[in-house]
Amino acid sequence: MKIGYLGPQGTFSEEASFRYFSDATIKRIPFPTFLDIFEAVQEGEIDQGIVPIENSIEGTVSVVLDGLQIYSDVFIQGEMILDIEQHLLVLENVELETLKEIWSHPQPLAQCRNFIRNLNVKTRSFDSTVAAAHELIRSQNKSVGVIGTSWAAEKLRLHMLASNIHDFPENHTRFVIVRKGEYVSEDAKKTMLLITPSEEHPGVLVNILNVFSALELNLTWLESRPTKKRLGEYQFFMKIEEGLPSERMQKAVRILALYGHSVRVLGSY
Ligand SMILES: O=C(O)C(=O)C[C@]1(C(=O)O)C=C[C@@H](O)C=C1
Repeated sequence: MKIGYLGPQGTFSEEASFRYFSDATIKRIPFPTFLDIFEAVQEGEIDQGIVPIENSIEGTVSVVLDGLQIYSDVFIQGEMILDIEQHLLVLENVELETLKEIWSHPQPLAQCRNFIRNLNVKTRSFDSTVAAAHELIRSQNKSVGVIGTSWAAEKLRLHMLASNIHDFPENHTRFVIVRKGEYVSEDAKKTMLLITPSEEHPGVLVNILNVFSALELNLTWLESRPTKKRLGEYQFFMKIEEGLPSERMQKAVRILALYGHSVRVLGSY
């Protein structure tokens, strides 16, 4: 089985793939961006992909929601939570005072925003933490620090100038496992939905939320993304702590459809 992850080797995404897929026959394939993973899943080039969807400090990884919006044959078949530790990596003999720039993926840059602000340096975004580390090694730039994993420090022989630099002690990222084709597990405990309201009118979100509340369905995640058609028009991503096969969930989906809302089941696992 082929699994796609955000490469190159040594990213948090690769670590998540090792935690979730323990089978030794799994072939892990690195991709440069999250949307490349979605595309490869949709094209059938890989069987599954693992992508981060939200972080406890920085919140939603919006490009992953866009992937779910755009690639309509791609569904969620599971999730896992990874503890995240961010470290400051530099070349040999570099001091904190000499740093002028910090490089990383946008998510780690945001998870360490206060730390970076105190350094009074510029930031530069890369496709992944490890892509930033490779560029540091290539450029041999002693005024640059990279935020990344302890794997990168060890394997790429970078010096760890500061450890656990994320702004809040609790730092966890939720990853979802995506595949081609609808996925509803019989003993599912969670459901992810993408709801497009029938039309914009006052109270439309309350109308949707009331359906879940009336059926005592526990909503644990709600995120809105623009439809990208008109300013102020949104779609809602929701996570419900109940499997789709349950009577209550079936009822909720039926009622939402009766109200004219479009409901796409992104997966139930
Ligand atoms: O750059 C990496 O190492 C990644 O795997 C990406 C990523 C992310 O996009 O959120 C994954 C988990 C962490 O939250 C930080 C970075």
